[in-house]
Amino acid sequence: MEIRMTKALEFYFDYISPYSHIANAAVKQLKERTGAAVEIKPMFLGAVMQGTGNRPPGMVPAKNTYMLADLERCAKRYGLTIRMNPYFPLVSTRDLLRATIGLAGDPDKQQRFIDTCFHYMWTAPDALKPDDDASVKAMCDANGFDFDEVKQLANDEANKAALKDNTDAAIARGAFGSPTFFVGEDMFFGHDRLDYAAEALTA
Ligand SMILES: N[C@@H](CCC(=O)N[C@@H](CS)C(=O)NCC(=O)O)C(=O)O
Repeated sequence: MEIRMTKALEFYFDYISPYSHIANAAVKQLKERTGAAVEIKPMFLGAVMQGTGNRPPGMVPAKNTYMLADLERCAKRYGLTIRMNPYFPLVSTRDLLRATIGLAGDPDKQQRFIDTCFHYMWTAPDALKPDDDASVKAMCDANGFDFDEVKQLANDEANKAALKDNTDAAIARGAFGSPTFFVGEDMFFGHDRLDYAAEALTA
């Protein structure tokens, strides 16, 4: 059923975050179910962590153990499987995030690129190394994306500035991790808070 919504859901994420992979699937379901307007906001989680004095949950051993089991459980609900990325966390996702911003003019292609990046980061057997040209090219070639275009979008100064703006805005608005949603200035952290964000869309 289509529900009338005047507000948009802002979806801040980084490919480095496996919970954001699950959130991407959950947001797509929400969009299909309700017709919600979603604003895609790639942000660089490393800078968010640094800017807020936070640290990734995976760095706390007890949280890391819990997270591995929790991710598997949550992914199942969306028909996803999750495996750890062998290059995590010593990689930069900045180029892919900048390229994602550069694809905003073609929302279907942008969404396909987002799905593909998350899939290769956290699900596909041939794990993506997001800052390695050969690895990104292999992903692009296998999924109908033009690697040269992706590279050009990643190097584009406007896309670099937009990623920094998204990241700075996320920090300024109170974000400390990924995924983060905003409905107006109400913030929701985690894919498991999407229901609350959806409620705020109709309030
Ligand atoms: N419960 C949240 C957990 C999300 C989460 O832990 N995200 C990580 C990155 S994968 C993060 O940014 N954590 C920051 C924090 O826990 O303070 C969910 O289900 O989505």
